[in-house]
Amino acid sequence: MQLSPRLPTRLFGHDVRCVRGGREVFAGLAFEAVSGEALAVTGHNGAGKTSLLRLIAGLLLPAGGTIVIEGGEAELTVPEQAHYLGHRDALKPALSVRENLSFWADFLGGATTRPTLDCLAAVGLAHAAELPAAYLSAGQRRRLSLARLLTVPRLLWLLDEPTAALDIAGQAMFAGLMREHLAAGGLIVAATHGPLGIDTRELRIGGMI
Ligand SMILES: Nc1ncnc2c1ncn2[C@@H]1O[C@H](COP(=O)(O)OP(=O)(O)OP(=O)(O)O)[C@@H](O)[C@H]1O
Repeated sequence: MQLSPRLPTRLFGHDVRCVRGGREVFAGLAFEAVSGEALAVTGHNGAGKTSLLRLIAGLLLPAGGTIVIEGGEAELTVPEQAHYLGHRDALKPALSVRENLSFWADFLGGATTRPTLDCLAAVGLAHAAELPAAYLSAGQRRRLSLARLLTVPRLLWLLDEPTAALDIAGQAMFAGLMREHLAAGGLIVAATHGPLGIDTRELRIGGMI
């Protein structure tokens, strides 16, 4: 699956400053990733990894600096070209697994390229398609969240501890999906405390404590 005819693309941040609750979290941050690359954002608890992902996703406003995608869909903003997967799985417990994914496909703009059941199969959840999401285990909830990445193709995956709760097989499965995304010209920025199972460049924030 090729994501855009205008690849290669480049995500970059220049002199980015983040303030939360009146306190500076980081300043002067620079980063860059080109299509096919994954950036692993590392740093101690509270360093600002989640905050950086939320800045790129447009869920927080930077106190300074710029975050830009060059060569993507020129008419779209960075957040419009990104999937953001936070700590929480953002599922509706009363809806079935399949209905949850259909909801997300509609919410994300509907331009699906893969049938819902195919996406569920890719994350190992086809057998649970008609179960209420409330019945899922933590790892299954995470797998369902990851299926969102596949329903509507977007250039940039912003992932906050994406492998949390995944078993070994789940981590390997997701590493394969990330590799496919990168091979198709995608970009990944992932906050992580551990290895993701793919080649990454490291962006360490907050220094050592
Ligand atoms: N809503 C908020 N209001 C004020 N301060 C906040 C808010 N959310 C986070 N912070 C602060 O911003 C700083 C960075 O938090 P953030 O969640 O980005 O860190 P992190 O590197 O992702 O941490 P962890 O490794 O624990 O997930 C922390 O000091 C935190 O207390």
